[in-house]
Amino acid sequence: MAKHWADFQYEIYLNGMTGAVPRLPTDLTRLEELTERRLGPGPVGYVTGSAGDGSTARANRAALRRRRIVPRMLRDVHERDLSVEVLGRGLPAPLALAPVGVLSIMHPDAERAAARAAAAQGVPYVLSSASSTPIEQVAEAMGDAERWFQLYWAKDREVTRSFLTRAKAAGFSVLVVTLDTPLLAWRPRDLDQAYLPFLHGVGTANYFSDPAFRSGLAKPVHEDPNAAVMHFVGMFADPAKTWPDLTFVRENWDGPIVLKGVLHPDDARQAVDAGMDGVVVSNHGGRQVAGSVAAADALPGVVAAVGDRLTVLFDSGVRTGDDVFKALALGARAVLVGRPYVYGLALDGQAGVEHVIRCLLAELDLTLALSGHATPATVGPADLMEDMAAE
Ligand SMILES: Cc1cc2nc3c(=O)[nH]c(=O)nc-3n(C[C@H](O)[C@H](O)[C@H](O)COP(=O)(O)O)c2cc1C
Ligand SMILES: CCCCCCC(=O)C(=O)O
Repeated sequence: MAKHWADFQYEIYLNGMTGAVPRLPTDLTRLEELTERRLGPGPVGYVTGSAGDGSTARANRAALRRRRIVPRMLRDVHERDLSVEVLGRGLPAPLALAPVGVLSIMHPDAERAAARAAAAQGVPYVLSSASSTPIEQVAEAMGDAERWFQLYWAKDREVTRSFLTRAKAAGFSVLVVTLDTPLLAWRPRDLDQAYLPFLHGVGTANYFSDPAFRSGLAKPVHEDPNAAVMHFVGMFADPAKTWPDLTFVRENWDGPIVLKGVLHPDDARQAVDAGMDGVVVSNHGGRQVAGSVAAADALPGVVAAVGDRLTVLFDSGVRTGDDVFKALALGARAVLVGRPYVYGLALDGQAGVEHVIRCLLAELDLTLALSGHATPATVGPADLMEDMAAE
């Protein structure tokens, strides 16, 4: 029998018999406010903030909330199985931790803690190339757990090649290439404080550990750290890239490649033509194009455009188990979660990230069961209706 994630519910109640209650709220939408109180203004603005006036991030939430589940009754759901196959991998549930850079500004254990939490719960961890911990050290913390690598496509091909080689050697199996950040967006919460972690030398350790990156420096990092940081800023992404450039990535990665940040059906079709394996329908959690379409509103169009030719993943705005259910119903194969696990990390390290994963999956398990589904496979558009008046 597959694991019932919902058992976490009774584990909590039983622990309560000895007076223990969860250290963090089980309504994950409350974590942001707690994090606002815990972290300093720079880091908190960076993680909670988004592009422009924040309307894209709000639209992400609204697009999920507007869709309401229509539960079905009297279907046998006593044995449930949340496992799914994604890109040829069997996952215990349709969830992965999204790539988030610079985790050292949230918690000293940074990416290692997030990766260990994902490994402990069996969900894939997507390591950001802008991580504050070198690739190899994160891999070591994870044992043989499922790990994916996110690429910011550096201007210098040798740096990109070096990252891909290191990630492959460290056992990362799926490559996630982020397309929506060729430039950093207009982010008022960071601008008003003149705070970007990378310019304070924080979070660049993965680049600094890279031999190809270091070979481009006139002096060693410790002799001129500012020059090294500026070299990173100039290198991290390249707004000149076009679709044919993906050939280079394809030639240098022999596992599945997923393009992150796809919202337009025609871009999804181009991903098929470019020989890609999947896309993440995402607007970067509302952090890039201010005023962009909500990710959940873009999802059905992308799914319709590519059918079974690509694996469609989803992120941006997921905060609850029912949000995951809704993304599955709109056609996503699995969901990536971003800020909620970062808040868990900021508030309680590895345990906080595990708490977030367990809450999301327990709530998803219950939402499935209470809506008449024993597996994600049976969930579809007919399970949803739109309520334009929903708060
Ligand atoms: C602080 C922060 C840093 C991020 N860093 C990266 C990154 O390095 N690479 C990347 O592809 N996406 C990055 N993202 C975007 C996430 O992968 C993901 O798309 C987004 O957080 C999903 O939205 P959500 O936070 O509403 O769940 C970052 C997001 C946040 C909040
Ligand atoms: C100048 C480097 C910016 C890296 C962007 C990290 C990210 O994806 C985000 O902040 O969002």
